[in-house]
Amino acid sequence: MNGINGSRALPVRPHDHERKYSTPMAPPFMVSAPGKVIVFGEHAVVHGKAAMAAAISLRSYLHVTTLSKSHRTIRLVFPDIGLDHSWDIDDLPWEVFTKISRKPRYYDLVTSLDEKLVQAMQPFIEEVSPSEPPEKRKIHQSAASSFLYLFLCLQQPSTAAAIWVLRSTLPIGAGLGSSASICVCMSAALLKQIHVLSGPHHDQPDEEVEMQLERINRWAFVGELCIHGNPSGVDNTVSTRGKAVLFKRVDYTKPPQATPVKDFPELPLLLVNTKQPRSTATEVAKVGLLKKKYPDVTEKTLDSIDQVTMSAYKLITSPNFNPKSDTNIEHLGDLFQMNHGMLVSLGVSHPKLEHIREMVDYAGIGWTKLTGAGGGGCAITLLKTHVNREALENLQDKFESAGFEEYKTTLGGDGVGILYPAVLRNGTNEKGGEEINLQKFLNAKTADDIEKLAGVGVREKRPEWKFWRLT
Ligand SMILES: Nc1ncnc2c1ncn2[C@@H]1O[C@H](COP(=O)(O)OP(=O)(O)OP(=O)(O)O)[C@@H](O)[C@H]1O
Ligand SMILES: C[C@@](O)(CCO)CC(=O)[O-]
Repeated sequence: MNGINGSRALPVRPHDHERKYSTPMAPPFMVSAPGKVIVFGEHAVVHGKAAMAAAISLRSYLHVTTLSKSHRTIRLVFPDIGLDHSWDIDDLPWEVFTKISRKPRYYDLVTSLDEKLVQAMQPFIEEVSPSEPPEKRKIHQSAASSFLYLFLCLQQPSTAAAIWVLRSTLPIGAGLGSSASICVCMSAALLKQIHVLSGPHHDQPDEEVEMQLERINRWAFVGELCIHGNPSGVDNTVSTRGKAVLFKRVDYTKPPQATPVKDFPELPLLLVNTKQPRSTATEVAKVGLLKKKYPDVTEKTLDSIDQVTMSAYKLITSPNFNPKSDTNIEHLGDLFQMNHGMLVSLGVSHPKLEHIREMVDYAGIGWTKLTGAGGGGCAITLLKTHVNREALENLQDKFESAGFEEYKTTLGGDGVGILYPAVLRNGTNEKGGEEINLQKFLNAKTADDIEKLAGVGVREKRPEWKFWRLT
């Protein structure tokens, strides 16, 4: 069975779904969080400069089934990457917190990984997918370590056994924040399981909403630390909060500044994936190295990116900004072009990204920049106003012939959401509704099937999905 991202969906072991869960501790539930596009400021944001990012409608979905007391395993089933791994809860290194490290509280601000815990976890990560080729193993182990780190910090040894199934409609490692969206899902689900999240409900005061989002975001950042090494936190922040944000983190020991960009405009954007795999950690490290070698020049480039981002922010949030105005779009397009040029000079573009940019330039219909970490992954093109339909279709055909993939997505949607219990009424008033059980979730083959079965409801009416929304 082919799943999205070209992977095979794994069957559930027979005993997992045939066994009757006699005394379930909690009903199955789901959590979802979006990917993002960085509109301006990637890489510079790692070095304390501003970035502007918006949530997209492609999302990750996590389904959690709590098992009865007779079970003692935590099983991760991540079909998009072909991972299926179980740990015995009683074997896990819980004692590290009592012996050598102080266990962080769920409300703590954790800004670096605890080396003692990382070391204690290592044998449990080493046992994940030992016979897979190194590249795939790394993908499995980084996903597993972000889960295990959060699990050990947030849960207790007496925690109930559970099956965690994660599916995403996002391409993995393509600059659209797949890792952040899975970390937000894991963080929210673990915090929900230990009953420290209130809501979401519609009349929740803003301060309370803020506190829940902050809690989820802090732990999602810790998950990102496990996958990335040196994340700025912009991806998990926009994935948690949704909409669009202007983000800056100058002092890593303090929470970042995240200013919501109110009424983010509906920009005419194309989002195209080169399908060139790369790792965010590697691209971030490249810029770090460049800064070490040439501190003055690199710092100037990062400062220039900051100026471009702030200039775009000023433009977009000015009361007269109109996404249908030729002048406004041209201004924003010029800023796209400048930002991309600066990223090229930092060494994080790729011939395939340049190929996309050249194709758009030849067609003369917009401005292109890479988005996310670069080195492959995705590009975004801001289209000129009144683009000729034929010219656009021609370009889209060319993308396809070159082996690139275009995504249809909308910007500025909801952040983290929860479906508790995992039951949908699908627009009817019928009692009971349809339970999204683990098997149904695993059987959804494509991104479209996942959206149809359990999506947060871009197309269907799904009021059962709840979001922490600020008024
Ligand atoms: N659907 C998924 N299932 C399991 N693991 C995933 C999934 N999506 C992402 N991951 C984990 O996140 C890693 C990819 O993170 P990476 O930061 O390189 O890419 P990205 O988040 O898509 O891009 P960017 O950070 O530039 O936006 C994978 O190696 C894997 O460990
Ligand atoms: C490249 C980067 O700026 C964005 C990745 O989406 C890294 C980060 O901010 O953590």
